[in-house]
Amino acid sequence: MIRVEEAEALIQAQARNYRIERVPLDQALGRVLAIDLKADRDLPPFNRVAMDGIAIKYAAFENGLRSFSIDGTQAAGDKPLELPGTESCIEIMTGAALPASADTVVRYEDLEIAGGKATVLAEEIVRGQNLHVQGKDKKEGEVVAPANKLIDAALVGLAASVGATELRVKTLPKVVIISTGDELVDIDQQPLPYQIRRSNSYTIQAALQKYKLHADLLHIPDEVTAIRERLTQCLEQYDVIILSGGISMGKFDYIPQVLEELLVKKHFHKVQQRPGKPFWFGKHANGVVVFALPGNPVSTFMCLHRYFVPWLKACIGLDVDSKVYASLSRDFNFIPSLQYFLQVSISISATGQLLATPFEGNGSGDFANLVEADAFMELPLEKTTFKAGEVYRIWPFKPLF
Ligand SMILES: Nc1nc2c(c(=O)[nH]1)N[C@H]1C(S)=C(S)[C@@H](COP(=O)(O)OP(=O)(O)OC[C@H]3O[C@@H](n4cnc5c(N)ncnc54)[C@H](O)[C@@H]3O)O[C@H]1N2
Ligand code: MOO
Ligand SMILES: [Mg+2]
Repeated sequence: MIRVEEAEALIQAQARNYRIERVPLDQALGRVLAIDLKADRDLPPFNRVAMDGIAIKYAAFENGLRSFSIDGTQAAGDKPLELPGTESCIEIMTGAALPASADTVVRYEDLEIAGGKATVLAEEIVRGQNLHVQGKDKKEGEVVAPANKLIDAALVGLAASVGATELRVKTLPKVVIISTGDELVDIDQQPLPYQIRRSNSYTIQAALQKYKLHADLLHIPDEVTAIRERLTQCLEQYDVIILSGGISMGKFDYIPQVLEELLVKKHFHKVQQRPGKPFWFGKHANGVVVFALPGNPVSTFMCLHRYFVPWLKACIGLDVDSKVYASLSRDFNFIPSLQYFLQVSISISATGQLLATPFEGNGSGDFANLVEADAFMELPLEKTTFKAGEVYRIWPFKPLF
């Protein structure tokens, strides 16, 4: 049995870039940017007027002029209207491009308009006020969003503003989720009294959708021939195979032997952890990686979040170093010498700390408990008593805020 950290290192060593693909902007949300996105123009592209009012030459005000003749009106999107003289002003709207002959905007609230004249009422005005200066945010050609950024709405907006109608994103690996076990029926079936529905596949498929990864589902009965045939096909058609079940000590747990027969090289089998001890991981010479997760639903769920998701993030370059910690809200004991992944519910204390309250459930078959819990807290196998206030790493499986 290997340690959690060793299993993690062996898996992360198999992270690789899959490819880059172009997606239309309206399908890019949730994907990972593959190359830097650059400004096609200065941002803002001109001296953008930030308040509705009048545009003047500051020097006239500085020389004591307070009443300016109004010589035109410029809306946002109009070609700039130059001032005919230093005693002139134009009415100008927010979002308009400031004419070169003006350098200051006085908003309507600080003016009086009468008889074709605008009189400045404000005691003090500042040269260049109420302007968003050209290029202040980003210069043309500057990176506005770096590669490996998760594409969110803000980034979509920025891409739209620089005219990127499509984005180059990291290609996601092609994944198949395989369930095995003759006790399992599909979710639209009415199970016999001694059967269950194969929920793990749907849990895994749903968890991967967060990363815009749409995995296929496949069920294989507990027969060596069927397992061998279907796994052979999957090794040809997919980049990644995620199995759930059939890898422990049972007489019908054929998966490890068939994987090895099909030349999927075992990197490890069994990890010093609970849940998830019988976890198997390997890779075929053709590059296909195989995550054979233990069948107990909480084991599958934990191994998916502790091992598969970090591997996927490493493949697509997504926040690979991000770690989240929380402090235990009460004492907890776990005797066996195994790394324990305690289910916890997370709250935020008045001092802004993440508090983890144990929410154990009835063991790794109790997937109902996962509906209430928010994360797994990783408790080191070196200790058996864990005190309130102690801080440990957590593996959230729900948004925390
Ligand atoms: N003698 C031993 N028995 C077991 C050991 C052991 O070390 N010695 N390990 C236990 C642990 S820990 C786990 S975890 C399970 C894992 O076993 P498998 O990976 O072989 O999983 P299965 O036996 O196929 O199923 C376990 C359990 O999970 C249910 N299951 C399986 N697939 C699904 C699915 N797709 N959806 C919902 N539920 C599923 C299955 O019905 C079983 O109840 O082994 C222990 N045994
Ligand atoms: O590995 Mo287990 O403890 O049933 O999930
Ligand atoms: Mg089994």
